[in-house]
Amino acid sequence: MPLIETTALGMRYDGKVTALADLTLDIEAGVVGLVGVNGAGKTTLIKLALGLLTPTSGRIRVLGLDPIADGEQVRAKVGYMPEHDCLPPDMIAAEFVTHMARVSGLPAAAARERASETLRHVGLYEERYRRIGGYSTGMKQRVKLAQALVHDPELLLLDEPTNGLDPAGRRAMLDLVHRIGTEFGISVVVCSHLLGEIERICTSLVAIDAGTLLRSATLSSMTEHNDLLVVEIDEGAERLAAALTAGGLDVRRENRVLTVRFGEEDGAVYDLIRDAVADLDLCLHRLERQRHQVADLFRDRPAEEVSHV
Ligand SMILES: Nc1ncnc2c1ncn2[C@@H]1O[C@H](COP(=O)(O)OP(=O)(O)OP(=O)(O)O)[C@@H](O)[C@H]1O
Repeated sequence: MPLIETTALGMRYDGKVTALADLTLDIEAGVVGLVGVNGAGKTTLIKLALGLLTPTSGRIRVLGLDPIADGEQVRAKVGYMPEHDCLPPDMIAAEFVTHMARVSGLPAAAARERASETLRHVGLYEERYRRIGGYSTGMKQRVKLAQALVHDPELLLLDEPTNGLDPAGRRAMLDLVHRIGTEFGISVVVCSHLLGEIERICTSLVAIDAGTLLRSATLSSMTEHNDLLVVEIDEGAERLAAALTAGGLDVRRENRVLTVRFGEEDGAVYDLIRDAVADLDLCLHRLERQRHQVADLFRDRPAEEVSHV
């Protein structure tokens, strides 16, 4: 069952601002990056998934549930870490996270236990009896994460969890998110406007732009080899290109770099290139299969109507 499934989902604020338009996608289990520039519609999608907003058109299902009609079940199964600061400064962290566990339906003793455990997971165990108002930004982000995790959800929705953090804090937060996804087996949808930052922790990425789907795919499919060989030589690229073309290969040249198309089982192409380089007495710098770059695939891509992650 997809984590989140939308069909022709649309959201207009005040009948004027279109935040999402005709969005159809399936987000499957894993650590999923929801990427898009500021204003792309990420937060709106998360709020629709939580039942905090009602779609103006289309439909959305979360873990197979309708977030509006089945709101209570959705809240029991989903944890949410909002983007902006929303913590009570005068409460101590342990009390706050315990309170959030109670709100999610845990009995008092279990809520206290779970709160301590969760604060330990996010690295705040030693500091758990301090007032939240005295915490650093990184610690506040961890409290927000702890309250989202405390009721042991199936799905965690994190809205820009690295907001306001310095580079070391961002890395630490992303490592924590990755651990939650891999060690705890909780699926995570993590929103970010920084593709480069979250791609390393995600199993798949969904990119939205101006409320529409730009692309969605698994990371492995994005970074897999394609069917091009890259050949880089010191000088003589033009002669090498001519020799390889004469040998029947499909060759493109850009300055010192040639790209040669080849089939999956086409080991002979390597031999042809090696022999041509030797015959022409050239100096070979690089011979390797080309890999897709994730960022390239999100650049200038036509929208896909339906995509399965
Ligand atoms: N309550 C609201 N009323 C009117 N317009 C809104 C409201 N909330 C969001 N919008 C608009 O909807 C569009 C999508 O906003 P949204 O917050 O979902 O984007 P986002 O990708 O999460 O960006 P950010 O990371 O900056 O929050 C934007 O044009 C935004 O200005």
